[in-house]
Amino acid sequence: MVSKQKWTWDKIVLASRNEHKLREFQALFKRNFGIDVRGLNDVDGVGNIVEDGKTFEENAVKKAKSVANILNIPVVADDSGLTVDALGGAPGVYSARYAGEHGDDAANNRKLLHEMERVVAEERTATFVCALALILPDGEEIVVRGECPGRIAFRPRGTNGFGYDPLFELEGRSVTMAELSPQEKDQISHRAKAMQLLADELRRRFEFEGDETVRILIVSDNHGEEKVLSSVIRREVADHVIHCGDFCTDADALPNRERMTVVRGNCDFEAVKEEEIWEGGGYRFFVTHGHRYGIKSSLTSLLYRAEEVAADIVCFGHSHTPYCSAHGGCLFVNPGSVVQPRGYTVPTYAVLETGDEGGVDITYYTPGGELVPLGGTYSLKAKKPE
Ligand SMILES: O=c1[nH]c(=O)c2ncn([C@@H]3O[C@H](COP(=O)(O)OP(=O)(O)OP(=O)(O)O)[C@@H](O)[C@H]3O)c2[nH]1
Ligand SMILES: [Mg+2]
Repeated sequence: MVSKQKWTWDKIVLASRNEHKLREFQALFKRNFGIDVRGLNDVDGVGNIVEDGKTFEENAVKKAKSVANILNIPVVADDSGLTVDALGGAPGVYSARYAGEHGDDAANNRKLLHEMERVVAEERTATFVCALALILPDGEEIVVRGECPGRIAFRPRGTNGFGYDPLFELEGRSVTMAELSPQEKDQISHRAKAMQLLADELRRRFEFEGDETVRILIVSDNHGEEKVLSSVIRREVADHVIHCGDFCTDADALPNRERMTVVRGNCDFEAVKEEEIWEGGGYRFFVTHGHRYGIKSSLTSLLYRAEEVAADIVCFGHSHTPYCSAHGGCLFVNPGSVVQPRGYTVPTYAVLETGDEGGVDITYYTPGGELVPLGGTYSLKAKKPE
């Protein structure tokens, strides 16, 4: 196990007076870490913060720093907005004051519709962006960014949300952000994505009170690309690493070998076992590359083998295609290839986290650390209690 720093603060401050943002942050931090979030209305001595950065990130850091300078607890700030391709990225960092007066949503929406009057449907693409900056009392900064793609509607629809939500149609769907329930917006919005990345980063760095979560990194098929593998392992700071084979390098030189379960792939000639059982987080993992079970054509043989060895979770690779699904009380996870994707657009790896109530979360990322919309939460009962 890697030793993490203990998280010692029972509350943090959001450097914002925007009540919509405050509510979303309070829900996230309470649910994830049991921490309270206070807004600027609870903090004395913070004047108006001038948002003169050229990027969302610069503004988020500036807002967080102006408050962190006078407090000795972690401070988070959000800078967000809408970028419209046909308008060269406007309103961008000026989203809140696009029509002049700060926070006049109705005037902002009117101006946006006016500017887009002559723009045809195919050219109305836009992105909601949210940058979050968290400053720790020792001065360390964590900055993340979440994006949500869509397009600008011809007229407003829906009454939920705030800001430009009634004019923002989600990519691949015919609804606007304002037609979603608050719960659904919280799952898919730019802010939700940024919040998940921030929560991930905090879990990588800190151990939280009562947090029994075990975090396991699952990778496969790096085919000799040691640097990519090392950078993913370094970033994830997982309790354990499972490598499903085709590393194609000296097995002894694999990074973090002492906390890695690794199996031999069809391209490996190393003295590494073809299959491994690893037990951790209350579950029994069966690890194989998968070529011996013909996984490219069907999972049937692997399903039988999983039953034979009483696995709760099967990790395999070989196809370079991410896959995550439960069959007969057993979860099958293929993290995809971390360098050469097939049947999927980007290279991927997976992180498995054990939850409090007998479930596991599987999250997929690109090697650059961006979230990939695969995986999910699976309720899983361990067949063999530890
Ligand atoms: O329809 C929307 N749905 C969203 O989910 C959303 N998120 C941001 N925005 C727009 O971007 C501005 C933020 O500007 P902003 O980050 O400076 O925030 P703000 O000034 O309201 O508060 P603060 O945090 O700076 O105190 C807001 O006013 C909105 O116009 C959104 N619009
Ligand atoms: Mg602002």
